[in-house]
Amino acid sequence: MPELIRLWHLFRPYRGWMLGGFAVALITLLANVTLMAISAWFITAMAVAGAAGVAMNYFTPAAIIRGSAIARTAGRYFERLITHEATLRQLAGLRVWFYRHLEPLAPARLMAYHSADLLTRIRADIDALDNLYVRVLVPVLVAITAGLAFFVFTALFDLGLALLLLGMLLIAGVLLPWWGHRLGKQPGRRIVEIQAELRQAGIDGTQGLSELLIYGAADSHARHMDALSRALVAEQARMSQLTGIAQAATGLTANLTLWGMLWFGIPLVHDGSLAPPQLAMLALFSLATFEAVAPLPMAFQQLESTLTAARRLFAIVDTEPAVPEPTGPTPQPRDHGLSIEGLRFRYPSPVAGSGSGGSDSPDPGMSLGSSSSSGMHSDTKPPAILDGIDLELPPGRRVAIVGATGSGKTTLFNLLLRFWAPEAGSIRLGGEPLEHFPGEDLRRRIALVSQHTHLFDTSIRENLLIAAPEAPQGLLEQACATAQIHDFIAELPEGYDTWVGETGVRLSGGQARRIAIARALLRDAPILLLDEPTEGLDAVTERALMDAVQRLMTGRTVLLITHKPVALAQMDEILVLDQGRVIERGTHAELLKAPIYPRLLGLDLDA
Ligand SMILES: Nc1ncnc2c1ncn2[C@@H]1O[C@H](COP(=O)(O)OP(=O)(O)OP(=O)(O)O)[C@@H](O)[C@H]1O
Repeated sequence: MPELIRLWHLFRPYRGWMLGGFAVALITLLANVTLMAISAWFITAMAVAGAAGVAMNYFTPAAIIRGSAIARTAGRYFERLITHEATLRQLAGLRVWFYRHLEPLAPARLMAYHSADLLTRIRADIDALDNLYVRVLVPVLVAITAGLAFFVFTALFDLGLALLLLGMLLIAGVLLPWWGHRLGKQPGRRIVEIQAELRQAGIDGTQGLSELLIYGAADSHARHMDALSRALVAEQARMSQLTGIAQAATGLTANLTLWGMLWFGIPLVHDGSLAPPQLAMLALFSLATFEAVAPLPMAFQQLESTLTAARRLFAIVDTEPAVPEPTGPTPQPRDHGLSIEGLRFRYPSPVAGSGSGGSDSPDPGMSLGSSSSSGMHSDTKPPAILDGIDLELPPGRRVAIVGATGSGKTTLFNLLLRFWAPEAGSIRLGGEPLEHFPGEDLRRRIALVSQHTHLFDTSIRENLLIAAPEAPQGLLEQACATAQIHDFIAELPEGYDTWVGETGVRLSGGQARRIAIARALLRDAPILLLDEPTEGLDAVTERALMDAVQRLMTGRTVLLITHKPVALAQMDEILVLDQGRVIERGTHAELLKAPIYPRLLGLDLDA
């Protein structure tokens, strides 16, 4: 179980709390067993002393009983407190650890995963690891330590009885958990997987509800969810059956031990090697000791669920980022010009089964992790999306990219943002290779306005502040005024505090796009990437937005993807892309005489 060793290392910062939880759990158990044993001894000793008419000291046992009772009660409280504290700290640490590993994988490596699957890993899989410490680690350590103490204590009276107790504790603490783990392995793994699939289907169904209704597919989706729910219930029923059998078997073993103690202990009382109160004490003591092993069958039965959750997390954490972070010092570019030479790139071929909800196998993360830097997965090479692109973009120059859908325009932006690494060729920023820049440093120098602006489910102000967290209100308003959205915001009853809704649903496409432009202005980056910023807007909005875009472009190095002649006429150079190659280049006026460019702009229709 290498996962357990890795988790143990991850839990290193919390070992103090974990040790504290173990110590208190052990003290609580020992207090409880002492209480039972001394009570049994005391009652019997009092009865024997009363029958014989002799006096006995009852102060000491009474004090031990009271002390044990108080220790047991207080112990239970502190055990909960400390073990929960340890667990919550572990989970909080794991979340940060997981998120740190997730970040460099976005967006290239995470494409293989469904967003619901990622959410499940971040939430449910990390939560499932709370089992490990509270339900597995503490009970196992307590059972081993206490079991040895119980054996030694019983052996002080009789070795045979001690061996009997040890044997029965081993049955309940080792044999039954092993059996539970074996039989619980498959349902445990399936439960985690089906739960993930169910969440994925639920999110897909909710997000695509309109489509399901329009195309009459709601029933079949409901049947799919129903089948998954039934499968989950069936696996959970198997687990519950196992739990019931294991609990009954533990109870039976404990009671058989009590009987065994009496069976073998009575002859010892007869031959005088054991006093009657000692037999009563050992009998009840042996029964109480099973509290140490009672949680183990259930813990091991659920161990597979916990390990499956851990494996799913490690699968992502072990994935190599598509573009490794440089280890050398951060380069200082001489300016913010871009130079692209012989750029070639292709996306990795899809992995069979990738993106399927809960399954680990085949695991998209693992497969991607073992891929080469170009991200290849199979022997058949997918077609090159960019093939031999050359482009000089000195500081302040504006270049437009034009091309049919799927010609590779957005892909070029993805390479400039270092989301993917080129297969061949180079990109330089201010004379320095792009791969020498740490991702964060590079992205500070580039602002992007894409077709699909993501707005977070928060206020307009917060959405703007992600570009410049320290920006004062005046600067926000100035950026919004330049982006021609300030007047609209000012007229809203809550102004900049207006909630934009999930993915900005309360704003129109044009308003969202203008907020994206204001964000880019606030970012104040010297390089600007614009991916069809006016796409899908009506003519009036488009004109207003183009004005905002013009202001944004002033003084910056710009790459603009667009098919709007008005915008193209103002660019220094235009590249026409076709299947990843530059097939025409020049100014708008020059290209109007070229064969492809006018067709792409729809300008040849009248001819
Ligand atoms: N993540 C990806 N994995 C695999 N293939 C991809 C991926 N993203 C894009 N592609 C493919 O790469 C090609 C170029 O896509 P790209 O988005 O760069 O085109 P585009 O020119 O920007 O198109 P559009 O104008 O429609 O946005 C397309 O054939 C697309 O299917």
